[in-house]
Amino acid sequence: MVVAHDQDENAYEGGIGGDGVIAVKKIEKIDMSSFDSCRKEIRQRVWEAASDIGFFQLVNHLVPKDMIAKMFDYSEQFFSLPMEKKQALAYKKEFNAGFEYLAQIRPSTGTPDQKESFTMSGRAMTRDFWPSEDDLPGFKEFVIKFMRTSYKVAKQLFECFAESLGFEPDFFNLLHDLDAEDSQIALRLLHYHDCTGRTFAPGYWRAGAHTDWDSLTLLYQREGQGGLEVCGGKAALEGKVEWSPVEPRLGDITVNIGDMLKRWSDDRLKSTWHRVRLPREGEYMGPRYSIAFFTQANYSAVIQGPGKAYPAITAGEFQLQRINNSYGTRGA
Ligand SMILES: O=C(O)CCC(=O)C(=O)O
Ligand SMILES: [Fe+2]
Repeated sequence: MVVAHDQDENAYEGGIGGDGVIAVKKIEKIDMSSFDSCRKEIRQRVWEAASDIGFFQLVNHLVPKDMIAKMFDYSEQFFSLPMEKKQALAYKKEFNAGFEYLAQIRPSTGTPDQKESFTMSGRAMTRDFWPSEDDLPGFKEFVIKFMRTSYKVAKQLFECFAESLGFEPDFFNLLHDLDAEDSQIALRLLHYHDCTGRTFAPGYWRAGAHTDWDSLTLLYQREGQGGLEVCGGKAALEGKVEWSPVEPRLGDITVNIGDMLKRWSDDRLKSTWHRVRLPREGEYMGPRYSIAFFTQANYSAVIQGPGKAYPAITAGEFQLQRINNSYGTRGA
């Protein structure tokens, strides 16, 4: 029997912001091309990677490489818009959507992430929360297509996790529904600024150490724009703060487990700590772009595993708590 506890991810996030030590661990690459015919093997590999380090990478999946490249092009165009046009789409906590600039302060570090980001949420998809067609022709249509294609991959993984945890195969898919009225699934474009000629005081990060508050994150990155490090697996459970770099490659999808799936699995899956460090002298100092597809459960979904390791909470309430903690008073 699982002992009930009310672990608070927000409080937990306070203690892990230091440098730690680097220990290179292998991040598994899982080939998704034969998902239908080799589902059992893939499900097994996904479970092993997810319950060990909590991070893995997908190759030969359903999102074409040229589609990812085009999403990055649009992202660069978005961030090149004048600041007042981006600020007109300022982040709204209640929708987890919009633009923020140096506004996200992780409890682990207390310093603002050195980045700007634009989040488009499933719920805001129907609202007027987009750059204009004149500024970015075709952007909205393409983002929706990109979200739908990413969602197909997320659904395959959710089926794997549902089966491994003894739920019906569509259990998580119904609870993470991109088309639901109260969907909270979100796509976030991230732009970490050019660091050429700049120096930062200790304690500053491109993204401070954190866990994601969703169920699964699908992350797209580009070659040469590294810096993502993860602290997970058995070492972390034993209290060792060891960070492993994640090699970025255009076309691969890096997947990690978030807090919601951790709760639904009664801690059998861990939400993995990760961060993005600033470049060091002698490294590539230019800008870094990444794209994250966050699968939060529907607003009204009640998060609780069969063992009731955590008190029941709606995904809407849970997300709002995590947002308030992550943006402090500076959030829009
Ligand atoms: O940019 C990255 O590589 C990671 C971003 C991230 O962890 C996040 O936005 O939650
Ligand atoms: Fe993250």
